Parts: sequence; structure tokens; C-alpha cells
Amino acid sequence: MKITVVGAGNVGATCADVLAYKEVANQVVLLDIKEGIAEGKALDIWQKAPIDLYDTRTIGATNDYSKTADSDVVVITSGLPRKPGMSRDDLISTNANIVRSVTENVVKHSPNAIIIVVSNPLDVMTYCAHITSKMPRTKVIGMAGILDTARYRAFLAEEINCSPKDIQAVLMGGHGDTMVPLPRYTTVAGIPVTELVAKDKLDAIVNRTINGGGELVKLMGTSAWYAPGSAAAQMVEAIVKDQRRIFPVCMKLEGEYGIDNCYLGVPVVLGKNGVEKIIELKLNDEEKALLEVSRQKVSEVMQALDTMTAAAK
Ligand SMILES: NC(=O)c1ccc[n+]([C@@H]2O[C@H](COP(=O)([O-])OP(=O)(O)OC[C@H]3O[C@@H](n4cnc5c(N)ncnc54)[C@H](O)[C@@H]3O)[C@@H](O)[C@H]2O)c1
Ligand SMILES: O=C(O)C[C@H](O)C(=O)O
Repeated sequence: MKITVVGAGNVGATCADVLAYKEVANQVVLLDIKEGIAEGKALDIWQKAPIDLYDTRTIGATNDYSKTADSDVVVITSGLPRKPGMSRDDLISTNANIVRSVTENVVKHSPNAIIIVVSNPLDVMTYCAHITSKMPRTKVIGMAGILDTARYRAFLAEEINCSPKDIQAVLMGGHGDTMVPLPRYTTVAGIPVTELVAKDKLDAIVNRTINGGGELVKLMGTSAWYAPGSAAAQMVEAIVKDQRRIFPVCMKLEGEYGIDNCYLGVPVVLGKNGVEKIIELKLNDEEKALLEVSRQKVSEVMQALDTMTAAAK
């Protein structure tokens, strides 16, 4: 198995590191446009192998896609992160150009790879990579839901004072202010979360989750990378090992949840073919309304990308 991670910045290098120490694949190629950075980080991760005891070989490349040839999975993290005061959508024009050209190169050298997009604005960058790749929608997907759910689970574990391992949750919609956490589908070791956390506390946790990325941008002056890198690696692992894990994943909807031609996070079964199945939860009216707000918001940004692309032609 061979994995490529494009973008050797904070998220990409973390993802490559996790893939290596968890021995998800024999080979991980880290590629960046900036001279030397990917080679340096790949070498550093490889030199950690005798300490952390793994065999995965990490290889760096400066924009040389021949080194990525025949990858089974490619993670795209290349692109600008936001700075304090910015929204993810402010990154659209710069990152769309990067994601488009990266996807063209990826598909040329690894036509059978499953692509996982991480660059922001996530839902619209997944759209950008999907239409550029001309691949099936089940094979070009975005990572955000695992991260957003992890934040929600971590905050709940803190509130309940229990292990985060015991919190199960699902979340839907776009990766932004309109994401849709679903307390009705949240359990703590099988116990509905509403039996353990008061409504006002739960509402505050949902709100903190929705603004979780922004909280970190404010603290660090750039966006998060440890949890995002691990989240992307978890998706890669599910695919490479055909684990059929159930995760919220961003993908094109074609009628599911009554939504057509929009890229949103939905729970799916993730296995060797990418998305093996989309799970359609029975949402109540309030949840449906929140998902509709998310759909409208993501559709607007998709349209903005279409307009930019048409103007550039
Ligand atoms: N989906 C999510 O949940 C999530 C979470 C965190 C970050 N992100 C996004 O991931 C992206 C990367 O974040 P980061 O913190 O790693 O940023 P970073 O600045 O640390 O790294 C980005 C890297 O991309 C490289 N790059 C730029 N253009 C390239 C190209 N054409 N080809 C190859 N490499 C290229 C840069 O040289 C840089 O090393 C951002 O867009 C950020 O918003 C998404
Ligand atoms: O907040 C960001 O800009 C990065 C990422 O989308 C996150 O949620 O951490």
C-alpha cells in the first residue's frame, strides 16, 4: 500500500507522521511545492522509526509527482490556512487554484487513488477536487466530520468527566458555522447524552463545537493540525484496511436526505472502495431545517467558485 500526502505543512506532516507510526501503509510520500520541506519532514519522520518502532518508509518530494505514482490513497492538505479574523470561505480563490492543479497531477499519476480532501473551505474544495478528477463521488471525499465530532466528544468527556473513548456521536452538514451536531444521536457508553448533560450545558458544547476551529485560530494565529492530521489518517486507515468504519464524511449528495448536487457531511461506511454506503438517518423537523441552512450556505459558496472559474476562462 502506498499513500501520498500533498502539502507538507502542519496538517500534512502530522497526517504523514500518524500514518507512519501506525504503520497504515508500507510507504508514505509527502509532497510540497516548497523546495526541501517535504524531503526534510519525511526524513525526520523516517529517523523517528527506530525510536517509535515502525517500518513505514516516508519519502519526500518537491512537486515531483512521479514519486507519488500508483498511490492507493492521496490526502490533499495543500493550501493556505486561515488567520484570525478570517472565515474559511475567505480562502476559496487561492485554495481552489491549488486544489485544482494538485488534483490534476494526482489523477495523472495515480488514476485509481481514492482522494481525501482536507484543504479549506472543505466542502467546496471537495467539490473542486471531485469535478477536476472526473472520478466517482464515492472516491473523492472530504475530511471534516471526524474532526468536528472529535471536538464535540472531547468537550462532552470534559463535562461528564469520563473517557472520550466512551462518547459516540454523529454530526452532519457543512464544515463551518452551519454544521449540524446531533445530540439526539449522541450516546455515552450507550446512554443518551441528554440523560447525563443538562440542556443548557449541551447547547453550550454544541456552540463551542461549531466554533471549534475558530477558537484554535484565535489562540495560535493559524489553524489546528494535530486533530485534523489524525482525523485524515483515520480515514486513510479505514480505506486501506477495509475497516468499514462509520464516519461523517463530506461528499456529493445525489438525492440523499432530499438534497441534490451539494457537498455535505453525512454518515457513511468507509472501506476499500471509499464510501461503501451512505447512511440516511431519520432526522426530525428541527434537524432537517438546520441541514437545509447548511445546504444553502455550501451551495452559495459552490456557486461563488463556479462564477470565479467561469470568469477565469
Ligand atoms: N478539513 C479540515 O477539517 C481542516 C482542518 C485543518 C486545516 N485545514 C485546512 O488544511 C489546509 C492546510 O493547513 P495547514 O495548517 O497544514 O497549512 P500550512 O500552511 O502549514 O501547510 C500548507 C502547505 O501546502 C503547501 N502548498 C501550497 N501550495 C501547494 C501546491 N500547489 N502543491 C503542493 N503543496 C502546496 C505549502 O507550501 C504548505 O507547506 C488549509 O487550507 C487549512 O484551512 C482543514
Ligand atoms: O478552522 C480552520 O480554519 C481549520 C479547520 O477547518 C478546523 O476546523 O480546525
